[in-house]
Amino acid sequence: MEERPITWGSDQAGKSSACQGCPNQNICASGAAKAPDPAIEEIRQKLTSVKHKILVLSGKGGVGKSTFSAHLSHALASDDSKEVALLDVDICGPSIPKIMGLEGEQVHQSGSGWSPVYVEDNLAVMSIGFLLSSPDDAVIWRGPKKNGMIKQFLRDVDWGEVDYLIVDTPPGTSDEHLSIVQYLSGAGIDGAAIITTPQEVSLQDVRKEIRFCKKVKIPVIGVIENMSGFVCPKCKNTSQIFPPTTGGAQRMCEELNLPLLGRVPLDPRIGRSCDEGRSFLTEVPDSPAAVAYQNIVQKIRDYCSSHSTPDDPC
Ligand SMILES: Nc1ncnc2c1ncn2[C@@H]1O[C@H](COP(=O)(O)OP(=O)(O)OP(=O)(O)O)[C@@H](O)[C@H]1O
Ligand code: SF4
Repeated sequence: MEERPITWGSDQAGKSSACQGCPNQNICASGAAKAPDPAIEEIRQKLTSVKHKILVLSGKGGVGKSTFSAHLSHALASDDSKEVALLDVDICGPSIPKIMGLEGEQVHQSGSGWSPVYVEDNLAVMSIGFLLSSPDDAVIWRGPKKNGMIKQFLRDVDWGEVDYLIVDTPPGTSDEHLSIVQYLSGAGIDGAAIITTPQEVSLQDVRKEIRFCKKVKIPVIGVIENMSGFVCPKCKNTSQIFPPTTGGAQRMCEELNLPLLGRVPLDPRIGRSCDEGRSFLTEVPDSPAAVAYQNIVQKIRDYCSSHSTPDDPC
């Protein structure tokens, strides 16, 4: 079959036969071949017990997206009255099991589906990392297989009643993003939190991510500038590690009329806590980075409580 690039929103009328089997058919802006996958309805029903669904996105890899997803989950779950679920759909590079201190854990099957792994009574986690025999195993899958795994995660995991489902995604706008948007199109996504570093190379990719959100009609909750300066633990002075682009995320948010949710400074203790599978928020709660995380999480809570989940974006 002739290969052609996927073009969002372009006029590609008459190509419906080429669309057969494409995981993006129901979100594709071309309007061709919109045969909905029955799993979308199953997922919608399954997730009626989940109040808020938040995607964590980044344009670039390594900017701190999984670290943010983990700390967002920890912070939300620090309220015992809230049930929180964290889903890692970074199929090829799952780092959530390590960051959450769950390496070596396994998923179990029960009558009502796959049981997630619990960090605490009110914080459940699911990741492909739990299905690998070793954390060093490589997952080398093409799009349809990743798509199938994401479908299973959404349809077969027994989350129970959940206030917040946080979805940690891989960097960029790849198969995993298209699948998650497709399968959650019935259940509704509250919005996306987008992580960047202050560097222009990261901001450039974030602009693409924001365009992706617009195309697939996911509201952007706001942008988080991570690794934003370094606060010296001794003198408390802030050094800009990426000085040429200081304020870059702020400017980008002003241009695009999006909220800058906050700036999280570099703090080497974050890496240490993550490597040891512990929450930095409880390890060093008074640090500038922990305070920044908490302020950002509060804005996300406020967003969710004032936000009603949209209907099917298509
Ligand atoms: N504010 C910060 N200060 C210091 N280190 C940080 C900070 N945020 C994240 N890190 C560290 O940066 C590294 C990359 O973070 P993380 O794995 O969360 O990035 P990511 O965007 O999810 O990457 P990937 O693209 O691989 O999914 C990790 O070692 C993490 O501990
Ligand atoms: S369904 Fe949409 S995304 Fe998929 S091939 Fe057709 S036009 Fe492209």
